[in-house]
Amino acid sequence: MTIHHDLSPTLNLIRLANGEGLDLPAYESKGAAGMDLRAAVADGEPLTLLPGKRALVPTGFIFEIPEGFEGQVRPRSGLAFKHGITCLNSPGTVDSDYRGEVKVLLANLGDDAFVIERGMRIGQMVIAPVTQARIAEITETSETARGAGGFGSTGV
Ligand SMILES: O=c1ccn([C@H]2C[C@H](O)[C@@H](COP(=O)(O)OP(=O)(O)OP(=O)(O)O)O2)c(=O)[nH]1
Ligand SMILES: [Mg+2]
Repeated sequence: MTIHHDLSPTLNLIRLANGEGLDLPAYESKGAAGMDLRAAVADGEPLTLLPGKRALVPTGFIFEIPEGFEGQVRPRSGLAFKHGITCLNSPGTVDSDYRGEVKVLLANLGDDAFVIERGMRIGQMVIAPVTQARIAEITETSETARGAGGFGSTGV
């Protein structure tokens, strides 16, 4: 169902005890940019997210993101549109050297309580290339036409 090519990195996953029986994170359509992440809350113990509240929701997996890449944890637009559920820190950053469980920081910006059941697809992760820049402190910048103009300087 997915598009793999020679340059597709391999993503190694470790299933944790709370991830037993959960579907693997998966791309839900052929060209999906993100793999959906499922809630690893306990069976029969759904998590209720009240309006205005946030919760760190476990996914049940450790992701070994390949070096040179990051995982971007993003909201699902359907949950955002229908229920006001978003990722508070969007896009969340999963570093390639992180070896803990990936979690999704959900926030309820809607008007109603939202119930998160085990296995519910609560967010998505995009694997994207990253560059670490060399840092060099300098005393003068090069000149540009824009200069320090920003925040609407070219008009709205
Ligand atoms: O949505 C997220 C964001 C982060 N993380 C994990 C993976 C990431 O590598 C680590 C640290 O994230 P970040 O750098 O954004 O948080 P921090 O507040 O800077 O924490 P730290 O001091 O641990 O870097 O937390 C997640 O599981 N989900
Ligand atoms: Mg950090």
